[in-house]
Amino acid sequence: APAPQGEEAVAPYRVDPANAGAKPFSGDRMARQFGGQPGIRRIVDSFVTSNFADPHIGEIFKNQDAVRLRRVIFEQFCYILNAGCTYTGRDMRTAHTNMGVQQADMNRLVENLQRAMATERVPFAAQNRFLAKLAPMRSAVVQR
Ligand code: HEM
Repeated sequence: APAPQGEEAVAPYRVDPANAGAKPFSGDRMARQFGGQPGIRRIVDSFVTSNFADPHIGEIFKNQDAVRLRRVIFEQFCYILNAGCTYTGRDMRTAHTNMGVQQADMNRLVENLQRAMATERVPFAAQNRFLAKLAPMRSAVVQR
């Protein structure tokens, strides 16, 4: 299949929502606390922008496909928050392989996400519930 508009082609992979790396929340409470799809969209845009601009981890993002990242991270967050999306991206291990991501990089990225969620006025408890869903992905992302 051709790459979506504005994106670079990637090597073929099997599409499976389980690639998102976490089971979705049930019910619509989390989705509402994140402001639905418009809120999630704003959080992801600001999160991705801050990661590329970050003085510590920006180097890892440089030369990566920001258009694709915005799309699939939106899908992943929307899917996990049960806000009405499916995830079509790669699994977390494949996406981060040979990238040399360290625990400090992960901490930095989480801080950028926290700032994006706070700006969108996501309640603190809901922020932490979402971060707890992402936490187990650490072993697939961080290289040791
Ligand atoms: C729980 C933490 C994380 C989540 C949920 C996450 C999520 C994702 C997703 C969904 C993708 C896109 C997969 C695809 O293109 O099919 C991706 C790619 C990427 N991630 Fe992460 N990520 C995490 C941690 C990190 C960290 C800590 C870094 C570096 C500091 C990082 C750097 C990147 C880069 C550079 C790409 C682009 C790879 C490429 O296009 O080949 N990620 N991530």
